[in-house]
Amino acid sequence: MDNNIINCISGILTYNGLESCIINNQSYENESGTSRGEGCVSDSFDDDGCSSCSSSKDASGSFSSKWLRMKKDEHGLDDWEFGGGPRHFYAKEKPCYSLQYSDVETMKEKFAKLLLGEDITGGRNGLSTALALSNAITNLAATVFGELWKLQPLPEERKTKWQREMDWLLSPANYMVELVPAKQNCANGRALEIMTPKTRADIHVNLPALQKLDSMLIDTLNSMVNTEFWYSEVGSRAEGRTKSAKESKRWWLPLPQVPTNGLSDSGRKKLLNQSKVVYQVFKAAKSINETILLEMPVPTIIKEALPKSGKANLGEELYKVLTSESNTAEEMLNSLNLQSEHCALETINKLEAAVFAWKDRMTAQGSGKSPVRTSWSFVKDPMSEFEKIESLLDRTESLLQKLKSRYPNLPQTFLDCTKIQSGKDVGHAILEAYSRVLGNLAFSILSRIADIMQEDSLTNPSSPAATCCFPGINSSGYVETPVHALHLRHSLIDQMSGVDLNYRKSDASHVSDQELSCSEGRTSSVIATPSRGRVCHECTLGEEHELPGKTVANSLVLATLINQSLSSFEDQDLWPKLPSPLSPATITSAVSPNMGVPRFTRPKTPAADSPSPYLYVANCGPAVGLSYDSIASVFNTFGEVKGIYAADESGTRVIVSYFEANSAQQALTALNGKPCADLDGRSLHIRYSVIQPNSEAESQQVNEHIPVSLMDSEVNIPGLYLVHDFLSPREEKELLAAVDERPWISLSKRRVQHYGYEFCYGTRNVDTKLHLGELPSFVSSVLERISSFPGLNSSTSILLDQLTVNEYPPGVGLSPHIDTHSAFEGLIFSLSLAGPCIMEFRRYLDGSWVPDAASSAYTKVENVENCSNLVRRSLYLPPRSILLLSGEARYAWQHYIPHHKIDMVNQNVIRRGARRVSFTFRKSPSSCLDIPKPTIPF
Ligand SMILES: O=C(O)CCC(=O)C(=O)O
Ligand SMILES: [Fe+2]
Repeated sequence: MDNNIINCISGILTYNGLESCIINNQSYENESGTSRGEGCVSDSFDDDGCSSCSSSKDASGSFSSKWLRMKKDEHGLDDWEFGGGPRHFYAKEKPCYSLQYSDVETMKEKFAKLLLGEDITGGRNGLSTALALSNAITNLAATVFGELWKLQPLPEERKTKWQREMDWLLSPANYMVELVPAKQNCANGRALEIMTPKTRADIHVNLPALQKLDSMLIDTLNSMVNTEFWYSEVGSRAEGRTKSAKESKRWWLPLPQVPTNGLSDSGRKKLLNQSKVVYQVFKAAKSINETILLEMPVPTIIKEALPKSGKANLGEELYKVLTSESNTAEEMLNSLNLQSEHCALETINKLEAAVFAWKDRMTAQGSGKSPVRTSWSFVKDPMSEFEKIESLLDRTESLLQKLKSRYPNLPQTFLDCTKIQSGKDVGHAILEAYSRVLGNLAFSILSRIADIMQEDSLTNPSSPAATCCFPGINSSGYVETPVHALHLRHSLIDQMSGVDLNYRKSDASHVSDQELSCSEGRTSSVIATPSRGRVCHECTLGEEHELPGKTVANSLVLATLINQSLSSFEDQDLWPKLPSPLSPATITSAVSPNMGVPRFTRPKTPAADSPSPYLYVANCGPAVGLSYDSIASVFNTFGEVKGIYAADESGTRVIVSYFEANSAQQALTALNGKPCADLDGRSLHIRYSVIQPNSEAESQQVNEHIPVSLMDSEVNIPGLYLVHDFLSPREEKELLAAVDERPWISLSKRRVQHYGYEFCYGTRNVDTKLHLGELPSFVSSVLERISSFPGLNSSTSILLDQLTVNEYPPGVGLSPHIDTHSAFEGLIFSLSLAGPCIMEFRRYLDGSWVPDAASSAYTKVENVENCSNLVRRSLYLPPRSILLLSGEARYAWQHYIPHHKIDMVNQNVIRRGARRVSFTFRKSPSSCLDIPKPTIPF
C-alpha cells in the first residue's frame, strides 16, 4: 500500500503538472468538466489503484496538490501558508499557444508513454522517470528542429509544438522543492521557525535561464527573413567549383546561395551579429550542461569498472604527452595528431576517466580514507605525490579544455552517457536534456551561418569574411557527418553495456524509441541523446554514409568561425550579468617583484583546509588564457576582492584574497571543481590558502637572477669552502646504501636520520642529555678524511659528534637559517650525495659576522625586496662534494636551498636528481672544546 502511494505520488506529480497546464488555459478550463475527468482516468494511474483526481484533492498530499488548489483559488495566494511555496516560476502563466482537445489527447498519450517508460507492454522494462524525460526532451527537439539545414523561421506549427510540449515536459520542475527553515507568525503572536518549501535551487537558477536561451534561439531563427542568402535544393556549391551536383556526396542538401558579388556589408554584419548572439547562447547552454553533468554521479558499476590509476586510463602515449612538462596545452594537443572527431572523443574519454580516477584518489586522501601511498618512499611522499597528481590534473584539464574548444560539438563522452543513462534525479535529467538540446540547436545555427559565410567567401574571395574571418575554409572542410557522431555514441553505449549487463537487458525497451527516431528520419546534430535507442544506423534509409544525416560544417571550420570571427567582438554580458570588474590597481602579478605583497601557499593537505579570506586557485591564470580582469570579475561576485596574485611562476595558479573569509567561502563553494562559464568554461580547483611563513616565502622568492657560482672562491664569503669530489662514486654508493638500511624519520617534505645527538626541529636544538651513541662506523673514513685536511687538526673530526642525514626529494629545499649557535659550535661540514643542489646564502651588510651566541637561529626578515643592504650569493653543490661553513659563513650568513626542481647554472638547466642526500656533521655543545678555525682552505 505504501509503495502504491509512493508510485502514485510520483505519477501524480507529473500528471498534476499537466493538469495545471490545462487549468492555466482559459479555453481549456471551459470544458474542464469532461476533459479533466478523462485526464484523471488515465489507465495507468487507475491500475495502481490511485487516481490522480483523488490525490489532487488530498489535503495532506504532495506540494503539487496544494499548489493546484492554490491556483484554483484566485484569492488564495495571500492566505496561503507557504508564501514561498512552489510556483510556476518558469511557465508562462498564460501560454502563448492555445490548447485544443486533440492536444490533450496528444498530451495524454505522451505522458502515458513517458510513465510507461517507453515499454508499451507495461512490463517491467520501463525506464526511470529521469531517463524517460530526458529522452522525451531529446526526441521533441529532434522532431521540431530536425537537422536544421536552413536558416529560416520555424514553421508556426512546429514552434507551437515545441513551446507546448516543452511546457509539459518541464512541468515536473514546478513541483520540485527543497525545505528551508523560515519564520512564521503564530496566532499567539510568537514567531516559529518551520521548514517551508522553496523551489529547488538548481531548477530556480537554471530553468529560467534556459528558457531565455531557448527564446533567443527561436528569435534568431525568426529574424532570418528577407535575407540576402537563399537555398537551392541541388548542389550548386559543387557546380563549377568542385564536383558536379550528381557527383557530390551532398547533392541532396539544400545549399546556401548568395548574390554574385557575395553578401553586402550590412548583410554580412547582420549575420555576424546573429552568430555572436547564438554563440553566447551556445556557450551558456554548454556551461549549464557541464555544470549539471558535474552534479550527476557516475554510476557505481562504472566507477568500479574504471581503472583506479590515472595512468592506466590514459594509456602510455597520452600519459607521456601529459608528463612532458615543457609542453603547453596547444602543443600537447598538436602532438596527439588526432585525425578525426572520433579520435578526439576517444582521447577525451581517456582524459576524463583519468581525471575521475585522480580526483577520487585525492578525495580519498583528503578524507583520510586512503593515503596516496601506503608505504613511504622518498620520491613519493604524500605531499609530492599529491602535487604531482594536482599538476597532472591541471595539465589534463587544460588539454581537455583545448580539445573541447577545438571540437565544440562532440557527442557525449562515455562518462556523461553513463551518468544520463543511470541518473535518477528528475531535475538533473530535465536541466541536462534541455541545456543539451539548446546547445546543439545553437551549434546547428552556427554551422548554418558558417555555411553561408563559406559560400560568401567562395563567391567573393575578397569579401572581408573570406579574408579575415574564415581563412582556410573551403568546401573540403566538410568532412564530418552526424552519422559518424551517432556511431561514436553507439560504440560508447556498447562499451557501457560491456560493463553493465543491466543496460543490455534494457535493449528491448528502447526499440520503440529507436523506431520513432528512425521513422521520423532524425539524425540531426540536435539528437545528442545518450540513449542507444537513438542510434539510427540500423535504419532502413540506406547505407550509413548516405543517411540523410548529410553534413555539418566541420568542427574545425566552426572553431575558426567562433575563434577568429567572433573574437573580434567583445563578449556580450548576456549571461550571467556580472558586476563591474575590479580596478587594475587591485590586481597584482606576483611574477613581477611583489613589494610587500603577502605570500600565500596551498595548505599541505586538503584536510588542513580551514576557512580564510585567501583562496588558492589552480587551473586559473594568464598561462591558461584567463586574464586577471576576467578572474577578478568572477570572484568579485562573491564579495569584495582585495587582490589577485600569481601563486607561482606557472601562470596557472592564482591567489584570490578577499577582505572577508565569508566571501572566500562562498566563492569556493560556488566555483570549486565546476566549469566556470565566465572563465572560458575552465574548472577551477580551489582551496583555502595560508600566508606563507616569511622564511619559506623568501627562500622561494630570492632565487631569481642570482648568478650561480661553481667555485667557493667565486662566492666570496669568508669561511666558506667547497671541495669537489671529496668522495669517490663507490664511497658515495656505500654511504647511501648504509643510510638506506637504517630507519628514516619523515618530516613533512623530507626524511632525516640523526646520529650522535638527536636534533629536535621544534626547539631547533639538540638534547645533549640524549646521547644516541657514537657516530656510525660507515662515516669513519669521511671523518678521517676531514681531519687530514691542511689547516685542520685531527681533533676536529673527533669533536664532530653529531650527524644529520637529510634526504630531499626533487623540488624540496630548505628554508633560510643560521644553524643554532648554542647547538652547534665551530664548523659545519655538509656532504652532498646522489643529486646536486643550489645552496644560497644571504646576509645584511650592516650586520657584523662576529658570532653572537645570543642571536636567534632564524633571523626574521620583513620585506626582503625593500631591504637594499641584503647581499645574496649562490653556489652549486655537486654530488660527492663537501661544504665547510666556518667563521663569517657559519655565523653571519643564512644558508638555504631554494625549492626548485630545475636550477639554472650558467645558462645550463640542471635538473635536481631523484633525491639529494646530505650528511651534515656538527659538534654538539656537550663538548666544551672549540674547534680551531681553518687557516687555509683544504
Ligand atoms: O642539506 C644540506 O646540505 C644542509 C643542511 C643544513 O643546512 C642543516 O641541516 O642545517
Ligand atoms: Fe644548516
